[in-house]
Amino acid sequence: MFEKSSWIRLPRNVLIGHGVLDRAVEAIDELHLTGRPLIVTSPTPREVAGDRVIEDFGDRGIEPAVIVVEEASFAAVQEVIEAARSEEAGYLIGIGGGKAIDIAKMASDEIGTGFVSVPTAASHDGIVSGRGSVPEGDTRHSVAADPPVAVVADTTVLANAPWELTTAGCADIISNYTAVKDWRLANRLQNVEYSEYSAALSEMTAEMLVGNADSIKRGLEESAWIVTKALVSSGVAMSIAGSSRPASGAEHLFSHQLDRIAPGRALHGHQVGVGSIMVEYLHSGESGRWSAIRDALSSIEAPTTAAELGLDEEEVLEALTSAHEIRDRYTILGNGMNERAAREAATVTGVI
Ligand SMILES: NC(=O)c1ccc[n+]([C@@H]2O[C@H](COP(=O)([O-])OP(=O)(O)OC[C@H]3O[C@@H](n4cnc5c(N)ncnc54)[C@H](O)[C@@H]3O)[C@@H](O)[C@H]2O)c1
Ligand SMILES: O=P(O)(O)OC[C@@H](O)CO
Ligand SMILES: [Zn+2]
Repeated sequence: MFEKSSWIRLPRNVLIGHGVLDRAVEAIDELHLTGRPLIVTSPTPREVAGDRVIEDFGDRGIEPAVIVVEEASFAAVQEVIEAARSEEAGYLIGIGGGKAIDIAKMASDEIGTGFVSVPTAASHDGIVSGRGSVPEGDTRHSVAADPPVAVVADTTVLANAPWELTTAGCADIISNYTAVKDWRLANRLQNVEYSEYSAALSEMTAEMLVGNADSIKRGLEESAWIVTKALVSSGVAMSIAGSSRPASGAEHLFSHQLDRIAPGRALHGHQVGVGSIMVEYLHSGESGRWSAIRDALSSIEAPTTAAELGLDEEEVLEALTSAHEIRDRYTILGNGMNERAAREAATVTGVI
């Protein structure tokens, strides 16, 4: 008997391009959301985009509530939930990098309101996904949440963000190669639920980004366009899968461990990129495609070594050997790597 079913949640309005921030309020208005908006942002994103959105609401006679957050934590999510309740917010707008957007996403999910994503950095694929990612103690929660009802990604703002944030977004997409390999492996070995459509979309997104690498250059607004479209596509792959599996495998486990071992040292996307070089080596061996991943990262000026991430050898080895413990996600790491194997993988690939 056929008993399968799936529920794919996607954003309704996705605006990407030059100057679209000026149309943010129009895009929100179209959704017929009710009540007062609560803007969740952090200091710089407020300056580069938040104040303009607040002003545009003001021109329509609406005064949004605003909360400025500094870190991604469950405490920050709770603070936003309380602000939303006390301000009687009808919906939330996350304006910023991954942290502000994750907090807005998770708070709105908890209180059952819609949420609009206004990324100010094309730094990773959480800008459009239905997942929130927050560390807690020794573990990392990738929490299911509703995806944004709308995404407004202004390439003028994104192109003016520090270049590293854009290369981090590229690296997050390039890591889809190894994430999909891990997903297929987990499906074969552990019957993990798998979607060929989602996997194909995720891989194609990485292919297209690498194929356009020549147009991804500092100072070019087109770069922000290419990367943001890829981030949206990767987010859609996660929505189809109903999990972050198409975009998060062992390279993400490595990065999540680094967030604990060396917090704030490097950007999420840069860490997963370097992780992806080593994870590809584990999948395909010394003559495998790890060097193609490394070259793709180099070509867009993303880090490929521990030193470029600001890490020492020991930190990389600790993250590699403990990555399998951070979350219940089967990958090529299996029950874990010993230190000798970790050192070999990191050395052969030139990461250390
Ligand atoms: N939900 C998901 O699926 C998902 C995916 C990947 C990462 N994440 C989470 O996102 C966070 C990482 O996101 P991030 O790399 O964007 O870091 P971030 O949100 O900390 O932003 C990095 C810095 O860039 C600044 N910034 C943002 N836009 C700017 C601009 N236009 N000009 C100048 N500065 C700007 C921010 O203020 C911040 O200081 C982590 O908490 C990670 O766990 C979530
Ligand atoms: O579920 P996680 O591992 O947080 O991954 C989400 C996102 O970073 C994938 O690119
Ligand atoms: Zn990621």
